Amino acid sequence: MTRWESYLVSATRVIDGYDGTLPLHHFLKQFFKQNPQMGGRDRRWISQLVYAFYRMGHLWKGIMPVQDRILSGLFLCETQGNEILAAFRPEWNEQVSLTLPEKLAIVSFNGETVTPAAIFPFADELSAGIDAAAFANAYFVQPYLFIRVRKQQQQAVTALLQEAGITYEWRTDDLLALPNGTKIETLIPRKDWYEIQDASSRETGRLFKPAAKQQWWDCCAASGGKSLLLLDTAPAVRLTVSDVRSSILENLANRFYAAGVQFDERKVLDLTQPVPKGTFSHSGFDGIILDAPCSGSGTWGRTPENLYFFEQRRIATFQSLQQRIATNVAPLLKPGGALIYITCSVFKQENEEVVKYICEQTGLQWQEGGLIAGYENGADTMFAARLVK
Ligand SMILES: C[S@@+](CC[C@H](N)C(=O)[O-])C[C@H]1O[C@@H](n2cnc3c(N)ncnc32)[C@H](O)[C@@H]1O
Repeated sequence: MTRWESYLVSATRVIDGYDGTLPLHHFLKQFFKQNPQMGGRDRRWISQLVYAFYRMGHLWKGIMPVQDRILSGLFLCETQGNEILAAFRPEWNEQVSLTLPEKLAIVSFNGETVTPAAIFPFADELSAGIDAAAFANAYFVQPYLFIRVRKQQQQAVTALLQEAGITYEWRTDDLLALPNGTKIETLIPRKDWYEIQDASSRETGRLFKPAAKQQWWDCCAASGGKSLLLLDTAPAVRLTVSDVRSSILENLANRFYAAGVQFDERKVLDLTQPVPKGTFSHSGFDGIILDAPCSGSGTWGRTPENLYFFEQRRIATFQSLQQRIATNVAPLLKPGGALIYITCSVFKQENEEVVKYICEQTGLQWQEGGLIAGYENGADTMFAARLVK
């Protein structure tokens, strides 16, 4: 068997054994641990082939043979020729640098050509403003790695990237787009110089508009991406953080320590339940960030396995969770305060429909914000709305 044949066989073994329960990168890690004879190059190739398969989304899912699907995905995702295509689809290898629409017209199966609805079959569920075809086709383009660089360190970071010969693009004065897979931790050893943060996630911060000394609450804080963004914009804000998972708040504490910033209060709270009186040391908040648990469908360009395994009925479960959390936190807003409702979902049921529900149930008003169409520029797609009391 040639090296290239054995890569295809290994990728097929991974795909056959994977049921979507674990994140794909964890599953691959386990697979490589069980196959220590595979070196770095083998691992890179096999991972690339497996991801190419999942980037096809629901296209001919379950009917196209796995190896054909891998090769079709590889042809659509790559822009330069490579040994695998040269070995198994030499005619495609010649055409690999065509535009994506040109390549989509070439790939076919059983006489059918590619349609966006076959890749992403949930188009009817999309939030207003999403171009379903452009969104589906974006699955074949790997999103960038974005880092938000702290103000005083922008020159130093640029110098390190130039020295290492990494291509980079400043998208705003503090946001850098880098090729996916850039080993940023090794390139920039100082953890307090930057945060890994997607461009759309950075964009949500424009709705915060905090004032010094205000009391804010990041109520689904996870490891603190939005909290750090808030404190970098307004260091004098008094911040409470909470999450249902205490372990993730440990990660947040470590991240805050590395960044040299502090929160006021930390709580483990299940916000599907009303917040008990006396939970906080003060009476209410000027701002609440609700970065809600969601389908994550706006980030599936990074984790295409989630698109492959997604079942539409799960959207309603997320919606009801979001509604419960929002109606439990809204009463803790001070008059004039703002609730920033955020998801990384592309589904209207989790986005505008939840915002309408919050407004109806709590009397808050949708002041500004909405869809952040990251798929247009190599970023995640998110939704962020500022609601005021
Ligand atoms: C989208 S993540 C938040 C990401 C975070 N804000 C950031 O920027 O890194 C949603 C968080 O909601 C938390 N969560 C889920 N169910 C919850 C509940 N019932 N009450 C409180 N938090 C919950 C999850 O543990 C998860 O950390």
